[in-house]
Amino acid sequence: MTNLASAHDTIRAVQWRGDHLRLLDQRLLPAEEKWLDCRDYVAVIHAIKDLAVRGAPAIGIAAAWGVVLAAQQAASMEQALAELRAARPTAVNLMWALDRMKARIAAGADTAQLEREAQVIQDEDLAANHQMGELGAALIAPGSGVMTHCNAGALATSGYGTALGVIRAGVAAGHINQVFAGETRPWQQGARLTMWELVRDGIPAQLIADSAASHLMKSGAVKWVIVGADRIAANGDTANKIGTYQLAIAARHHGVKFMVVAPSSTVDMATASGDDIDIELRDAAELLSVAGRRTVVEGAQAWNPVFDVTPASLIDAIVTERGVIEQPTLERMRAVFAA
Ligand SMILES: CSC[C@H]1O[C@H](OP(=O)(O)O)[C@H](O)[C@@H]1O
Repeated sequence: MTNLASAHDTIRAVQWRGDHLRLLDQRLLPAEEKWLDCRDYVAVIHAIKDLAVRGAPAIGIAAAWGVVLAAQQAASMEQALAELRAARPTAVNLMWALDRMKARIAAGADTAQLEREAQVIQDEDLAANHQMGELGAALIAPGSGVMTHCNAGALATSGYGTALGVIRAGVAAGHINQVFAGETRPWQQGARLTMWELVRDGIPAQLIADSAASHLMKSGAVKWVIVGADRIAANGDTANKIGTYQLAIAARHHGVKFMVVAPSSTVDMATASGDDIDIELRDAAELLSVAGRRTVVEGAQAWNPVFDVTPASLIDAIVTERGVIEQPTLERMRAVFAA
């Protein structure tokens, strides 16, 4: 267990090794810390599709390294870019990272230059997380309790985290004295991943059932709900893990503030509103079983959207590395992210 002083030395779940990409397999945490070595871009696609690597920024970073692997393999770059882009539909960081790599290829970049670009993308994300941590923590009154949903931590990024970056910075600054993490069914990113990160950092945290969130807010124990994002539309509507929308509704009802923390690579000014965001539907089997054990009668059906959209009107602050957008609107988003 690390102490708080070293909390910034968080896990690096995406590691470039010169001729392969090393990924901490998030399907196995917390039971097993097992690494996956991707030696070609197709392996990276499978890792993204199967959630071995997940989290909007981490997906973009892994895809950028997938492009480098494609170049090293002398694969068709057009085909590699297209197949990587199709790995998952909602997190715009995937498309943003691939567009950056595509632009370098169009400019004639060789493999070494593509490798440098992927490293810049990864390094920029880590710097952004630390900047957002400070900006978000400053919004939180000392001695506050907060809750978070899913995993927007070091595992979902280059390290440190977005929502968990604010929580790490807030705890270190004495602004946050209690963290509640929602389990986040069905894939349990909160129970399996966020709790693993917070316990490793020695941060006081309690797991709650997703269904306990409104009851917790009613108790007055939390002042902020702090979440990550997968795609923020031009008007501030935000796609994030399924269950985020109902947390925002409950937060507004109980006078709890709602914070979205995401780097500018998650902002999509080309998408007008949340109505236009493609919400990923995953295999019903993920809902019909827990830890690989079926929990629902054979023959039962399930509907498994894994993201939802929180309207900007329910968001009190969007924290990015470029600054904080309070009470987000199209005009306020444009002031920071010129269309
Ligand atoms: C810091 S972005 C994390 C974001 O990604 C998660 O989705 P998934 O685990 O399916 O990749 C979730 O929406 C988190 O908020």
